[in-house]
Amino acid sequence: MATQTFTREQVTKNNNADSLHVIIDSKVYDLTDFANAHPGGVHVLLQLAGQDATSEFYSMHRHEILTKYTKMVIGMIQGETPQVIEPMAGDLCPIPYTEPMWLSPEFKSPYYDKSHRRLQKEVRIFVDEYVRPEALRIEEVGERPSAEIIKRMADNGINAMRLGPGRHLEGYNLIGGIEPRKFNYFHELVLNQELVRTHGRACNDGFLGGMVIGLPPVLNFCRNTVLRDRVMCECFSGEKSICLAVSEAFAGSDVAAIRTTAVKSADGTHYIVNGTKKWITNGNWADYFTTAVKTEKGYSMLLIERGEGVETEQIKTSYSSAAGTAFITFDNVKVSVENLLGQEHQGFPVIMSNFNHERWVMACASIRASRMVVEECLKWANQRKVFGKRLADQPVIRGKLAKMISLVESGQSWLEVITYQMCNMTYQQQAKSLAGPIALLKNFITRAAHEIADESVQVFGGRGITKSGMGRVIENFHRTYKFDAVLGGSEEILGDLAIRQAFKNFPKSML
Ligand code: HEM
Repeated sequence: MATQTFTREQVTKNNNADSLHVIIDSKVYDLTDFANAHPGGVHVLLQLAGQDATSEFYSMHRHEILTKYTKMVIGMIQGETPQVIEPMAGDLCPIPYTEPMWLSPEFKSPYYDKSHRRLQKEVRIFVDEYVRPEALRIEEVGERPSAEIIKRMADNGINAMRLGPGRHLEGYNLIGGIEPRKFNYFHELVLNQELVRTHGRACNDGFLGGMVIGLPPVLNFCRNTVLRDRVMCECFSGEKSICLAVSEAFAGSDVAAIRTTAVKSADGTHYIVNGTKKWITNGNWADYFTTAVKTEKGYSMLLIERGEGVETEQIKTSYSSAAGTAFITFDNVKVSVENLLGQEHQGFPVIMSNFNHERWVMACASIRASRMVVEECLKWANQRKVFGKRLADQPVIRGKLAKMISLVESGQSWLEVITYQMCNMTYQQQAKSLAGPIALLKNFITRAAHEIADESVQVFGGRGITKSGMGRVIENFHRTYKFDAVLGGSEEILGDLAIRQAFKNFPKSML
């Protein structure tokens, strides 16, 4: 950091292309060599040469830009101290409503103890330092996450923690020093909500989203324990990757319409699998495919390894290829009967068993992503000036902010109430009593995301539909929030499921 000091008077003399200085937040920047390369053009800089450009700078740029250009700082204005808070890795955002209530010092919560707070702190630092830079890179270039970041996650037990509480955590060192046996759904909620703070939607799925839904059927239903433990260890370590292959061109939410077949050999030792799968997250690079197939008398689940007859191809969707969304072809693939998950012809319970957890994970992530959009809007409304005032001084903008905040806070509160029930129920009880509430929760949260995406673009205007610069988080969210509304059961299917279940449990006496 430059230590030289200047008076404002001295800076005014550097007011042309040969010596172009500006003041931003009491720091003096020498933009002479940068001016011609400035993405906003040289003229705007010349118009402010020698002057205080703080207000103009912050109405056009994210603060993080300055952290990339510290070399241009040549000194400070005498007797002044910078006012803008420099965010550090792990920091909480001090702006109201930008963190869940339990993280604000003035509020209490019955759900979180010291271990949750410790976990939150450590995961946030981890995400700020390692995950976000990698996430932004892969979101942009459309690549799978690097082996280094997956290994780093593995070393912190994060990959195993993403499958929720259970015996699979035993023997792992968990970030935050959480004892494996004490890990509960609130720890998982914290992890999910921190990991999603990457400002990219596809990369979140790229970071082993396929494992979160593809591995549980193996852990819970693979009878060959040697195979089960091998696959589990390989996936948690990041050495191999797994995905869930259920949907097809013929079958999305309508799982029963699948056409991929598995025919058992005459000697009963293996199946021959033929068919296709579509929209499979992480499928493009997966080594294992937890696959729903049609067998002679029903549906079955098979763990298929990449090998002869398995072809995968990237599908271009509206989010980045970083998620590895694939079209998969199984062409006479030989699969051992040892790889059958659960009972033959009774695959439906296996397919369904993890849906609640998947939907709850998506709800955790989607509502946190919506909160980040609120954060962007609050900051922008504070720094952007139109018609001579801050955006926040316009009642119409305040109305939009109020609506977005209310949606986020309601979603988070409902999520926490449901998570509390999960902590006090067995997996079977959850399946029986929480399928409806979780379906409605996800439905509500993605409807809220729809409203938030729409309102936030209106707040940001042209920048909300521009991939780089101030509005990039908004643009990404608006382009990708539908993934949560469609994947893991569409809004319509989930609403219908919840109400059908409610009527199924309708007491007979209530006429
Ligand atoms: C340290 C000084 C500055 C640096 C390092 C800088 C850097 C940048 C960068 C990287 C962008 C690309 C867009 C983005 O990523 O947000 C940009 C855009 C822009 N800059 Fe600057 N800038 C500086 C000062 C200024 C000043 C003083 C103005 C005066 C108004 C200005 C006006 C603009 C404009 C108009 C754009 C286009 C942004 C848009 O339309 O959204 N910049 N600048």
